[in-house]
Amino acid sequence: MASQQSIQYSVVVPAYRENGNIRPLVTRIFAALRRIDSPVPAEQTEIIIVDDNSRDGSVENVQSLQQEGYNVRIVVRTTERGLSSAVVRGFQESRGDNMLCMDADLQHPPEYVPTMLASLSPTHTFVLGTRYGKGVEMDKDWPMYRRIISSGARLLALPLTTASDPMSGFFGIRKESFLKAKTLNSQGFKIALDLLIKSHIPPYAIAEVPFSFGVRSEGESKLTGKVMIKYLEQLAELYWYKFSALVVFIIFFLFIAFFLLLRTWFGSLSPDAQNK
Ligand SMILES: Nc1nc2c(ncn2[C@@H]2O[C@H](COP(=O)(O)OP(=O)(O)O[C@H]3O[C@H](CO)[C@@H](O)[C@H](O)[C@@H]3O)[C@@H](O)[C@H]2O)c(=O)[nH]1
Ligand SMILES: [Mg+2]
Repeated sequence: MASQQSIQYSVVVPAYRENGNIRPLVTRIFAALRRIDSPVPAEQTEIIIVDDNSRDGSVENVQSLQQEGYNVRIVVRTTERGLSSAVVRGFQESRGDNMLCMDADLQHPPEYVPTMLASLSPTHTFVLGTRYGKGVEMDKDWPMYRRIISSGARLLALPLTTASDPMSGFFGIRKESFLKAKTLNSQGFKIALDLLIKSHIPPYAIAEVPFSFGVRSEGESKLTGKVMIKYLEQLAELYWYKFSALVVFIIFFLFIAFFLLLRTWFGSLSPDAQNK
């Protein structure tokens, strides 16, 4: 196993009841990193799975992968739940300066991990896997209702960021940028959107990597109506975070304009003004 000192890259995987996916995920990520043309060395990479007490054999599965030499560990949370907060916890545990987040269910293809990690640099502090790039497509088996929800969610986020697919859930960030974000909203599923805004990532610092979105083969999606409502709450908070200064400025401007208008009007009605 690599010396922990040399770890430059961390792959964080939020997981809830994903035991069936953990082995293919870990072995496929490391197979991609061990390819001769991988831009990122496997020895400098760790995988951190953040599991919310699934008790489905995930811990034992990770232990046997460790015995086989894979640099993977599992953090089991017992008092917290949720995708976004699991990602934040994984980033806090990361040893690498270059951190990537991906789903456990293989909808984010592990073969893209080396390219995604290598896209991070001091100038490109955020990398986003996008399903709307050239030459890529959603798996045709992804249900229509999910496509509609995803497009609606993307549309609502348009005023907040120039990124083409802040909903993809496949993204990376440099540690120094992650540490800039204060008061992250760790509710719901869309932590990438929060980080893009609260880490103040400028458009030119976002690298985009088109990828083809797969379908889940093992286990079930955890997207519920409650998660969608949390997304709307998150959007409201982000709109306020991003645009409140502008709103205050406009109110102030209108107030001054109104005051000047009143002064001119009353000035023209005063006896002094009328005697002239
Ligand atoms: N630790 C933890 N992990 C969770 C939780 N809920 C979900 N996860 C993990 O988060 C990942 C994504 O969850 P899915 O249940 O597969 O979500 P999805 O509906 O497929 O949504 C995904 O695809 C969207 C793109 O359309 C993404 O936008 C979204 O972020 C997510 O990745 C999976 O690895 C899942 O195990 C939780 O409460 N706790
Ligand atoms: Mg999924």
